[in-house]
Amino acid sequence: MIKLRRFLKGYKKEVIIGPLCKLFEAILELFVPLVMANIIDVGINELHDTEYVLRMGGVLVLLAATGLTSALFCQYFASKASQGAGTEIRRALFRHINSLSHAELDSLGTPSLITRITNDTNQVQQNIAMCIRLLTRAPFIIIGSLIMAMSINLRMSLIFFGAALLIALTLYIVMSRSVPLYAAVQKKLDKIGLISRENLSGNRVIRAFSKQNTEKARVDAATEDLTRTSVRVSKLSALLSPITYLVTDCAIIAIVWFGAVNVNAGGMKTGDIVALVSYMTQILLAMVVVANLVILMTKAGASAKRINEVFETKPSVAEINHDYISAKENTPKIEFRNVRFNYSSDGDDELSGISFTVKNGQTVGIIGGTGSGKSTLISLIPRFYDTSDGAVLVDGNDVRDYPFEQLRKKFGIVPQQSVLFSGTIRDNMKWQNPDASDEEINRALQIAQAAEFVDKLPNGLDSRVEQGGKNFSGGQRQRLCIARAIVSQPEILILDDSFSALDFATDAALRKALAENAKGTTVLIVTQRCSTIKNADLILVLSDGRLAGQGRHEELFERCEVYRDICLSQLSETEVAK
Ligand SMILES: Nc1ncnc2c1ncn2[C@@H]1O[C@H](COP(=O)(O)OP(=O)(O)OP(=O)(O)O)[C@@H](O)[C@H]1O
Repeated sequence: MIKLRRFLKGYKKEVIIGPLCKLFEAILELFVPLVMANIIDVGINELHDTEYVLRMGGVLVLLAATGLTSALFCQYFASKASQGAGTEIRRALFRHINSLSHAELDSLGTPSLITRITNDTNQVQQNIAMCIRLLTRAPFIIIGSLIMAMSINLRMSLIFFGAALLIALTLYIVMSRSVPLYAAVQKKLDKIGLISRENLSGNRVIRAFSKQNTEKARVDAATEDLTRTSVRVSKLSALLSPITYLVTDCAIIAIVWFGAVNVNAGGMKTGDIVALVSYMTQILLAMVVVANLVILMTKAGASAKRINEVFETKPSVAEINHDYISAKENTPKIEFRNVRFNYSSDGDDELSGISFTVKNGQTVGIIGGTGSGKSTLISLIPRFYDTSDGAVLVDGNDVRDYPFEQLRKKFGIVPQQSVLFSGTIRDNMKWQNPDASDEEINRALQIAQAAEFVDKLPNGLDSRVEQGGKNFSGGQRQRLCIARAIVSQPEILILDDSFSALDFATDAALRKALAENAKGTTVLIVTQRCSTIKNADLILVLSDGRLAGQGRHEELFERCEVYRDICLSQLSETEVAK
């Protein structure tokens, strides 16, 4: 929690004044038993004076009203500081997560990140509010009640110390056992988040494979696991109340018993007993508050640790240079120099010994079996990952020397999975260039062969896109994603298996339109289809993370066995030669 205190910087006033208001309320509360004792001893027993009793009653009402006003102020400051800090933590987390590279996002995991932004931040936020309201008040009430009890009768106050010690011991034993379980509960919540996410997003696949029962069993197992741990924690916490009440009740009996003996002996007044019982009750309530506060702080501590884990995760792909650099003349558009890459340093290389150059405006086809490293290779060009060895150059400069914005602006990327965002088609088309005109958008839609179905929609560019684009077919989504990438006329267009959901005629029409309309653009097409890249200026053939061959179709068909096998598995000899 301490590490997150920076988010309270803007709320110093609230953090100081809030607890002070609560302290003021606590001081007033400590006077209540004294006034009550006075009513009994002076107003009733000594003076038999109704007016005195009413006056003192008025003092009680005044104390209560002032205390309530003070508590309301504290509540206001606590809410302001906690909501404000929570909002800033969420914003900072979101900013930081966006600065992380794909490697860190992969290892932290989306469901866990969502739980950290939502549930964990809420926990911390709630803890801030409760600490402002109760962290100073509860100990103050406990210590204040003990002092007040001592001031009434020093010997009787020993009962208070004994009871307070016993309750503190109970708290310690219960907490030391339940605290580790809270961290486990958070982890199990993460797991449920992961399963729920998979189930909701993969809902259609689950139904198609009739896997509802298996998935239900998986959800049941995860929720039962969470329930078991939560019940264990609750059982431990539930012990707190009966034990503390038992100790307090015993202490109250002792106070009444010894108090009565003292009153009979003339050493104490009846009102003192009432005041002592009242202080004992205040101690009990404050102890229960401390117990709840410790539970809350434990949970918040576990949540804060998970939030800090995200903040402490440094992006492995960091921006080294923030100044724009200019393109070097007479250099290839893209160059790979003996590139080696692996996702984790202790695993096998996903790519090794990759060297090739691509000239400006060329169309490059990247082909190979599944898992051969095609997507990995292209993800190194916009620097989604850094190479483990060797260098990737764009316009003659190492990609690591570019500011992120300058580098990424060069690209139009169509990822393997077509991702659209909720909004209108126009909103989605303006992702890279918010100033894109309708004319530019329509041109991109035409090249991507998407204009035919967009024009038929009643609202055209203003048609709604549901979350993930699920109101469009797979092929339509792909074409919209391609259009989005070409609206801003990027220098380099990367199409990662982006024609997979298109029929052969649309695939061919799209490539023809691209060749005619995007002449200066360097196009990289990752595909499994030989026909898609047959006419490319350069074809890279990948096999097990290595370059099995590079060149044009005819020469590769002659020389490269892997390429020939791929082509012949898809096309006849005549089609290959066409
Ligand atoms: N984020 C990741 N973390 C760890 N390993 C990964 C990751 N992405 C891919 N890999 C591994 O890297 C290898 C190459 O994967 P890649 O996605 O580049 O292949 P591909 O040729 O594009 O396959 P496909 O044609 O099936 O999309 C595979 O063995 C895969 O398991």
